[in-house]
Amino acid sequence: MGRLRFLNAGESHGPALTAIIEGIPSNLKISSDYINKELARRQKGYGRGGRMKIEKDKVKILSGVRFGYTLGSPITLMVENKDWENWTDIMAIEGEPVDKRQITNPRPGHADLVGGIKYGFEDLRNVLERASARETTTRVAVGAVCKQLLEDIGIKIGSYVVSIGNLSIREKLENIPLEKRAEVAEKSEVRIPIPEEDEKFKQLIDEAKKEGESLGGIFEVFATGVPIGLGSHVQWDRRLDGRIAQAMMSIQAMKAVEIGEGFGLSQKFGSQAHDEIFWDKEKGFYHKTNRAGGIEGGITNGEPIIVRVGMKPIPTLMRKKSLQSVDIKTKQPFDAAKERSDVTAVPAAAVVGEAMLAIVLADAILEKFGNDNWIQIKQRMENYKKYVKEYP
Ligand SMILES: Cc1cc2nc3c(=O)[nH]c(=O)nc-3n(C[C@H](O)[C@H](O)[C@H](O)COP(=O)(O)O)c2cc1C
Ligand SMILES: C=C(O[C@@H]1CC(C(=O)O)=C[C@@H](OP(=O)(O)O)[C@H]1O)C(=O)O
Repeated sequence: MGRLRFLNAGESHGPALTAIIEGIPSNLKISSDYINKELARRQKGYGRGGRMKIEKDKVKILSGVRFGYTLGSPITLMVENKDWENWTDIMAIEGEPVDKRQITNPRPGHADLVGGIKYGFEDLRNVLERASARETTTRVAVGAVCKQLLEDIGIKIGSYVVSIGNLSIREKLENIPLEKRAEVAEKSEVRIPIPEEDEKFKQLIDEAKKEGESLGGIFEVFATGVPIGLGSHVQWDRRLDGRIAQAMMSIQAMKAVEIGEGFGLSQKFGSQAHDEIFWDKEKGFYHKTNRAGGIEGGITNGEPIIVRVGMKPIPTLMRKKSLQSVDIKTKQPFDAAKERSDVTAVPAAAVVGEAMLAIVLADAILEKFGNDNWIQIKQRMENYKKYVKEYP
């Protein structure tokens, strides 16, 4: 919506994934080590399949950065697919197919059938290669650039898993401060912030795997240190809550987004639902509760942004009897295709959610404070902080 844009490209089993980011200002310190740490976080999480043992995602910065600082020019990021060398026949860029196998039995819940009809393919691999969430690798790389921008002005983003399948720790989270939740989650294999629950979650995932089943779940993403005034109430597509919801929904398999207490708010009386306003000489305007999740009228209110995202179960099932499907050529009933697959990817999706929130917030910062030279942008932010303190 604002000034920051990115496009990414690449097939899941093609040679590489790339992204071009336009709109990152000049003079921002960027490190590939930071990006690589984020890429490694996305690869972790209990329940992932064989592919994550093959890949060791590392970024190559190909443009827009010199001696560790951004130039204000487009930044190109590339991550190679290690698996590519096992797919050079099936995924050849040119020539005739050597391996004539085709995928003709679409998986319910994946893009196979609808994509095949829409784009006119007989081989559904032509769809699944790009529908695959392998694509989220470069989103995390772009998000890592945005996180470095945000951290330089004190905005921090984190996430953790709240539930997998019907196993939830939502009620138990309340007394653990946000940052602590993320910190503890980092050490848990399932990325849940309650270590005592780790084994229960792993057991559930193991059972699902044994049955050839898959699982979805819920993760929470948050941002702290966000100034008042990002986003706007004046036009539908400038509302920050709407922009965040779109960013989260754009992640493969996400089916629900809540900001703050979300659906829970709809069941409360008004007196119990809204966050009362207080003022203090030191803090300025503040709230003692954060049911709104940091956004009112499409504008940030200075409290942490809290987003909860619901992911459906992974569509590929490894059960002997998979889901009913129909062969697109013979029209005969068929078991849906079985490919190597994750059992659950909620922990990885949470890291992708962080990247998407970072991208939306970096965009909103540049929209409000300018977008060419990071040094001047930061000065404008300092002046703005003084203004907010002295308001009106
Ligand atoms: C991190 C991540 C990993 C995923 N891994 C798999 C997988 O191994 N197998 C699979 O069938 N779907 C997987 N998915 C989900 C599919 O990509 C997704 O369901 C599909 O693209 C259809 O899109 P939709 O669910 O948004 O309709 C994964 C999603 C994410 C976010
Ligand atoms: C490769 C990644 O996730 C993939 C997402 C995915 C899907 O259908 O979305 C299917 C699987 O791919 P493959 O068939 O190669 O095992 C996952 O491994 C990744 O996250 O890097």
